[in-house]
Amino acid sequence: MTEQHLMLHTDKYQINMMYAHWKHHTHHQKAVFDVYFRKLPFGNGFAVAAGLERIVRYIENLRFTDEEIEFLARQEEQYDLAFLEELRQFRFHGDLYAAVEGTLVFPNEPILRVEASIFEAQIIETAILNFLNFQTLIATKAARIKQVAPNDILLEFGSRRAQEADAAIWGARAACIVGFHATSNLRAAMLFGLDAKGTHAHAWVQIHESEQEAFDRYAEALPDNVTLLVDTYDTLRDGVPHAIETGKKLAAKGKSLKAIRLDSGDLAYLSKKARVMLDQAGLQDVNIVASNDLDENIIVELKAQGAKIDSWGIGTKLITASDNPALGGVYKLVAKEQDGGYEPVIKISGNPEKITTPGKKNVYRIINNETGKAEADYIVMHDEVLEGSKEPLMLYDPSHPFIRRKVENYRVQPLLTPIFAAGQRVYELPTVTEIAAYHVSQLDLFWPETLRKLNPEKYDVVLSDKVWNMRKELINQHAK
Ligand SMILES: Nc1ncnc2c1ncn2[C@@H]1O[C@H](COP(=O)(O)OP(=O)(O)OP(=O)(O)O)[C@@H](O)[C@H]1O
Ligand SMILES: O=P(O)(O)OC[C@H]1O[C@H](OP(=O)(O)OP(=O)(O)O)[C@H](O)[C@@H]1O
Ligand SMILES: O=C(O)c1cccnc1
Repeated sequence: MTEQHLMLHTDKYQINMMYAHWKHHTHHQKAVFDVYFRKLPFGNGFAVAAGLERIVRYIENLRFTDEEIEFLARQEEQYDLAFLEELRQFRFHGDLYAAVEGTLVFPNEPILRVEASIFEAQIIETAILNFLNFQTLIATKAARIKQVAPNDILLEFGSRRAQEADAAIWGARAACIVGFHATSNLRAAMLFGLDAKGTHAHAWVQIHESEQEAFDRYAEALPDNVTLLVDTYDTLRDGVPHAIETGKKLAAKGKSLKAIRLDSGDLAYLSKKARVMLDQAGLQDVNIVASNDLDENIIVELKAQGAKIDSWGIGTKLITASDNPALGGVYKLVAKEQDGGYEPVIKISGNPEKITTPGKKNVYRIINNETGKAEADYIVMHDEVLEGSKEPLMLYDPSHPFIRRKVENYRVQPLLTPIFAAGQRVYELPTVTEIAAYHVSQLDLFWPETLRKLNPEKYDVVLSDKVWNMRKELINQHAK
């Protein structure tokens, strides 16, 4: 159901603008839009690009159905029938470039660029922002969690608390592209090739006469995958001893208890006590899983307290990004077709942060060959080609030209990859495992100072002189 009618997954004003363009015969005019965000979420030093797979699938299937056309025909705008016929022929014929999933991205740089007829470029704005904002947000939150528990098993448990079903599955995928090991959501696992994992709920214990009976019966049914939830009654007095008893019974059959799960109370205290009890019973290999409103801050805190936790089940705070529940990615017109070429356009604002950066642009990640680390992201006009350049590069913010850095021995990586060319997909979608490996290689490009979760160093996104001058010129023109 949710995959149905995505063609209408757009704000009505897009169709109204398309209609007005069509009426004035300007709908074939080409346009360039940039997607970027202005502020990093969670006080993090970077964001992780995500959402591209969904965008690709969406664009490939953009067609109006008869039902959708009939629905539009009933709108109060009374669209002309010939316009609705034009919509019937709708296909995306444009170019789309994007930072691929798993890439580290920063404020005020294009992370996706659409070049298409205004008719085509306008209608896809809403869906592109919807997919990209949510998935980038969750991947970034998950990356923060991964950072504080890099060697532990991370399980995504958010489905029941997610903002509806799409958020549950795409959020689970976003977590896995930055290194979560598994999700509890079987649908996400099937759709995206993720590992699915699960323990059992309190209901399993409550429905039995005793906790011991519940544990034993669970172990009989699933002897190769037993994780027992030990907090239904009293964790240390009942739960852990009962789990140990079941563990010994399993051992007698040549099987082993895999883990216990703590889901309430003081997780540091309980895990330390439980660890001693398990070890003393000879169950040193039994892991301890924790859950209960966890996030990166509580995990850091628990680790500082010496918690003996091997694996973390993380739901609500990850899937809802509860401490920063939206990423403000925007889709802004930066150039329009004029006399056979592109004319840069600007949006002026009283808030300098909201003034757009005009022109069809590219972004290069500048990597210092001596350190192997990224120095800055460098935004250029699309005809400024840096590949193979040996020219020293001056990186500076033209509004503070006295703070400048010269890079001489560098290589460049284009941030934006071609995804669609003239409506044809030219990009092979990687698997989640491949994205996760790529994400690790991306992290390696940055200094720990940029990556740390608290008060990270700001990574520079710098405009070339040409882009800067173009922006200044257009601001001046509009100031007159
Ligand atoms: N040692 C600890 N240090 C810091 N935070 C902790 C520690 N142990 C647990 N927490 C976190 O504190 C919160 C626990 O809150 P609360 O006490 O309301 O839950 P609970 O233990 O589940 O309570 P209840 O038993 O009533 O359900 C959770 O977010 C949990 O992850
Ligand atoms: O705390 P979160 O990070 O959101 O992780 C998911 C939570 O969902 C479950 O609780 P719930 O009370 O829904 O069901 P249960 O009876 O299985 O504990 C689980 O026990 C976790 O506590
Ligand atoms: O498998 C689990 O333990 C689980 C799954 C979803 C939510 N909470 C726990």
